[in-house]
Amino acid sequence: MSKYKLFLLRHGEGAWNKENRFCSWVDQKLSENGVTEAQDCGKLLKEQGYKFDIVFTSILSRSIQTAWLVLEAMGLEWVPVVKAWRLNERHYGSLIGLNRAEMALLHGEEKVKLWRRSYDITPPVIDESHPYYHEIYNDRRYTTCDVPIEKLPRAESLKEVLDRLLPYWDSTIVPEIRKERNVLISAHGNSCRALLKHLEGISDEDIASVTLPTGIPVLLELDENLRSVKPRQLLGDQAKIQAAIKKVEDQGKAKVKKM
Ligand SMILES: O=C(OP(=O)(O)O)[C@H](O)COP(=O)(O)O
Repeated sequence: MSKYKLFLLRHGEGAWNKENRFCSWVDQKLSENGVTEAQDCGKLLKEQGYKFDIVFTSILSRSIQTAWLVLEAMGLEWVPVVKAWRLNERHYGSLIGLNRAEMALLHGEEKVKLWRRSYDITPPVIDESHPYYHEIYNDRRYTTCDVPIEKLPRAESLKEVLDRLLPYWDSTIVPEIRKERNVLISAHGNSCRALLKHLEGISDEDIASVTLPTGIPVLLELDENLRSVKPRQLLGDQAKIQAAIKKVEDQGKAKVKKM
């Protein structure tokens, strides 16, 4: 029986979503379109009568900015926004910054699909020679985490995302849900997929075909044990949502650059 409702949200489009680059722990702001997506998401939730008591985000700006825009559109600016690195996007290791279509040309679409969607394959780790290494690990936000910087990930599989996210889910988010607070988690494609896998009991194989578009609220209905009891609902125009999912899936296709 459905006891609790929970919303997951992949932030609105960021600059690197648009450029088809693995963004991950690089802190990109929302694109103009991403701002509109977040505002539209807030308007839709308000129209449908939903309210939030608390919002959880990662410590990456695109998820925080999305939460703010959603709350503003709902007239709920006063609602607390709680941030944690454990909701950050999956750490894509040395793939960070690279263009998916170019990677597909170089390594093949199958390899890119494995990197993006397999459950337990960790991409190559980022090291100090990587162009974004220092930008990430010299960022002051990572001195505020509950693990020291040197222990933070250098690359993660989806399984490793779930391993670092679950303790936070159990210790911090679940108690709010059990208090019957209306919770929104504004996070990322893969941190939301990892949580979905856990809540819906999706197999290691089947999670590969779960894709989340940006800026679309995902409604989950959970039972007493915080397990999903109904198919997830992606709210909004279903044709547009399907087209947006296909667009994300197609990001891993090899495209020859126009001369
Ligand atoms: O930063 C990312 O996700 P986000 O836009 O949800 O934060 C990743 O680059 C998503 O890449 P993917 O769709 O290839 O897993």
